[in-house]
Amino acid sequence: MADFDVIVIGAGPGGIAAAYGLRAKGAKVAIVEENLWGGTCPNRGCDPKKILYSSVEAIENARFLDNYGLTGNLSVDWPALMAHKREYTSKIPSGTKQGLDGSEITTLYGHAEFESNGKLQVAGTDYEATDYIIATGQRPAILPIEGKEYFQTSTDFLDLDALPKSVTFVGAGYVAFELATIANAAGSDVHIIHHNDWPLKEFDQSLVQDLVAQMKNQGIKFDFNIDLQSITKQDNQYILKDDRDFELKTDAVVSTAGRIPNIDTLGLDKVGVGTLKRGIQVNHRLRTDNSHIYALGDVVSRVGNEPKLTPVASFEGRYLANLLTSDSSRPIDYPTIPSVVYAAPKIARIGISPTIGKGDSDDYVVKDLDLTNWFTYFRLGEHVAKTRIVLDKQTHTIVGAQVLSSKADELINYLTTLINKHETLEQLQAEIFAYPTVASDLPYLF
Ligand SMILES: Cc1cc2nc3c(=O)[nH]c(=O)nc-3n(C[C@H](O)[C@H](O)[C@H](O)COP(=O)(O)OP(=O)(O)OC[C@H]3O[C@@H](n4cnc5c(N)ncnc54)[C@H](O)[C@@H]3O)c2cc1C
Ligand SMILES: NC(=O)c1ccc[n+]([C@@H]2O[C@H](COP(=O)([O-])OP(=O)(O)OC[C@H]3O[C@@H](n4cnc5c(N)ncnc54)[C@H](O)[C@@H]3O)[C@@H](O)[C@H]2O)c1
Repeated sequence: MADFDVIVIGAGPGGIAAAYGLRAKGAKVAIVEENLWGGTCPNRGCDPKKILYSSVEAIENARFLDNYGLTGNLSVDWPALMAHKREYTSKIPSGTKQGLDGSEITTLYGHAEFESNGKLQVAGTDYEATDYIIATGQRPAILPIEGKEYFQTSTDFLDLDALPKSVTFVGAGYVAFELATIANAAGSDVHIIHHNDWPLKEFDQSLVQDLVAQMKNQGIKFDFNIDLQSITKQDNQYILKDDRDFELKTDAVVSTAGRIPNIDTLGLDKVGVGTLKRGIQVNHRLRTDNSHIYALGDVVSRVGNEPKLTPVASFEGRYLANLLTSDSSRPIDYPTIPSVVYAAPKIARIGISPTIGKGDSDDYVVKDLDLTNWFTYFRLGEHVAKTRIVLDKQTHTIVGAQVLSSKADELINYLTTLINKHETLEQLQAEIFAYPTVASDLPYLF
């Protein structure tokens, strides 16, 4: 007799969703965590980032109205802001564990590793389950250059006691844009260094250029086409150099060049689980090469390359809970997934990209709109607000969108519903939205 029906390895949003879903169906479940209960998102990712970002939003909104009668200068008291963040994060691990214990999910603390006999060892004890779910997430990649020991990570930045006078982010993806926006609004002198001139590569580059221009106006410096080679320490500062004539002095340097899946110390070779560059190899049912081992969340190399985000990990957790407790063997079927970068302004995307839309003009039409003078944005004094909407020519439904504005997170969620429900303009016009709001703008985007 196995000790459990299912053991879940990793208590982040994905593993937790799976554990609760399995328990609700009556399964005997254990979940293993080696670090903070709750995982990346609430402890060192989405949530602490968005708490620090609250100040950015407030300062931005006030700055927009500078010329329209709002007076006075706002500034960030970093220790007080950090205390606000810690008030939230300090309760996450204990609250998460209490919730699991209270639902009769067995919690095991320690590093989990498979053994050659197929069992799972945690803190020196062997456990056996009918099925296993690997949900171990990712960790920040540290660029392998001379002086790499001086790099800090997003985890360090989100818990800094004091904000450095200057900070440099190396790599220009989601994490760099978001943390740079926070550091800059809080008063630091910020640089972003990138090895090419293609930042935020998943996003429409014409809108990314608008975003970069706005960030430059706010004082953030971009150093593109710089292949960083070394970091040396001089007194309390760091000197960053490439192999040509680039040199920059900074008080802190953060590696924001991507994240790597936590697969190296799980003993996967002992149980025949294969991996790819982006993580654990799975099929359309999230099953690995071993028929009793599944994987979900950030640690997975997804068949369709869906983005590595919290709601995607939770979606997979709920899918696996159902798969393992019912007769259903249907493959996972993802809806179209939005993503947002919380910079100032925000940039968001979903579905078919305008670039593809433009190329394939038989099927799609791309509608570019400058919304800066629309009432929603004019009222706020916003500097730039734009959308690029991709419409299916035949059905005249929205199939893709990219948005740049302070309301991009709200708008992209409305567009997500329209896309996933294949709503037409006529169906949308059958509804009445509160006016004037982001939602009441929707019919004019078609
Ligand atoms: C700075 C930052 C900001 C982000 N912002 C957003 C955002 O705004 N929106 C969004 O949707 N996503 C965001 N993300 C991504 C989001 O955090 C992840 O997609 C999400 O946490 C993935 O969940 P997961 O359950 O797959 O993995 P994780 O949350 O990483 O959880 C995995 C858990 O497994 C544990 N573990 C690993 N190995 C073992 C082992 N061998 N034994 C036991 N336990 C183990 C880890 O300690 C960890 O707790 C952000 C990420 C970062 C870094
Ligand atoms: N708002 C959100 O939803 C959010 C926020 C943060 C993170 N995330 C998730 O976390 C993931 C990781 O984010 P990230 O920003 O760490 O990675 P990323 O993949 O978004 O960006 C990494 C960047 O580093 C660059 N890079 C790679 N090698 C480099 C080198 N040698 N020198 C300089 N630059 C280099 C890449 O070209 C890329 O632009 C995201 O893809 C996303 O899934 C989501």
